[in-house]
Amino acid sequence: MSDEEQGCWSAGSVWRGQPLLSARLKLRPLRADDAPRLAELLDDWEVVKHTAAIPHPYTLADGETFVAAMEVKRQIRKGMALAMERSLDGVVIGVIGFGLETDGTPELGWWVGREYWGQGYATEAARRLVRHLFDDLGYPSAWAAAHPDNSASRAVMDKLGMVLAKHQRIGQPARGQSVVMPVYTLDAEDWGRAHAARPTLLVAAAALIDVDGRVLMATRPPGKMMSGLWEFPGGKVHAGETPEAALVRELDEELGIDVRQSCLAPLAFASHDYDTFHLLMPLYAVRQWHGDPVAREGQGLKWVRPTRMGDIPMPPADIPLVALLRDWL
Ligand SMILES: Nc1nc2c([nH]c(=O)n2[C@@H]2O[C@H](COP(=O)(O)OP(=O)(O)OP(=O)(O)O)[C@@H](O)[C@H]2O)c(=O)[nH]1
Repeated sequence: MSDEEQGCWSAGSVWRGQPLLSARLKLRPLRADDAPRLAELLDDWEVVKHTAAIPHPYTLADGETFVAAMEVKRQIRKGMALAMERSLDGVVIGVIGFGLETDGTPELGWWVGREYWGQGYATEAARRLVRHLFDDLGYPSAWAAAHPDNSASRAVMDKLGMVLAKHQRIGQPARGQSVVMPVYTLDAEDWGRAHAARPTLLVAAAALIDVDGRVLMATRPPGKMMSGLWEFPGGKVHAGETPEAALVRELDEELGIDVRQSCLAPLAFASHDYDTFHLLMPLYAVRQWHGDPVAREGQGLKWVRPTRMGDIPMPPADIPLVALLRDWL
C-alpha cells in the first residue's frame, strides 16, 4: 500500500510540479497550453507597464517562449512560474513565481489580469508561495522590487510583512530603460513569528447523509471568503458552545432543519493551515433530522454521491475528507 493510501502525505514541492493550494487558488507550474491565456491577459499595457521583462504588445509566441523558458528554469531549479488557477472554475487569472538568479535568494514576482484586480488574489498567492519557500524549501529570506509607481504590488508586500531594504537601479529590458526601485525583503524568522500568531478557528460541520448514501453540500454564499466553493454545512463554534451545540444551531440557521445532538456521530476532522488562520473542523455524520433542508442564506444546495465529490470545487481543507467519506459510505 502506498503512503497516500495509508493516510500519509509528503510535503512535495513546486520543483517536482506539485501544486500549492490556497483558499481560492491552485498554484501550479505553467503548461504549454497556458500560452493563449497568457497572451490574452498580458496584451494589456496597464498590466505590464511596471514589469521589467514582459513585452508589449504581447503575442501568442511570447507566451509560448515564456512557458518553455520557465519550464527549463524549473528543471534546472533556477526559478519557477506558477499559474494562479481559480479553484472555482479552473480559470487562470495571473502568474506568480520566483527566480534564484541573483544570489540564490528567491526573488518574488507576480501579475494579475486586469479583470481580477482588487480581489486579494495577489496577496493570497504570495502568502501561499512564501509559506512554501520558507516552510517546505527552507529558504531563509526572499526579496522583491517594485516599480515606484506600482502601489498595488507595494500593498501586497506590506501585507506579506516585507520591509524596505534599499533602493537599487534595476533594468527593465522590455522597456529599454532602468529605474531606481525600492527593494523589499522578508526574513523567514520574522515571517514565522507573525505566521505563528494566527488564530485557530474551530468550526463544526455536518455530512448529512440521505437514504441513497448521498451527502448534502452547500455553496459558500456570495460575499464570503471562498464564495461559490462547495462545503459541508456548519459554522464557527461560538465562545462557551460545544461543537455539537454549534452544529445544531447552524443547521437550523442555514438549512431550517432540526437535529438532535444525539444524532451527531463524530466521523472525521479537517485540520488545515489557511494563511490567515488554522482551521480545526470536526465533521459529524448525520442520518436523522426533522424538516427538509432549504437554503436559508442564499447558498446553493445539492446532494452528491461521495464518488462524485472530487468533481466539485471545494475549500482545500475539505479535500482530504472526500477520500474518507468515499471509503466510509
Ligand atoms: N461550514 C464549513 N466551513 C468550512 C468548510 N471548509 C472550510 O474551509 N470552512 C471554513 O471554515 C470557516 C467557517 O466559518 P463560517 O461558515 O461560520 O463563517 P463565514 O466565513 O461564513 O463567516 P461568518 O462569520 O459571517 O459566519 C470559513 O472560513 C470556511 O471557509 C466546510 O466544509 N464547512
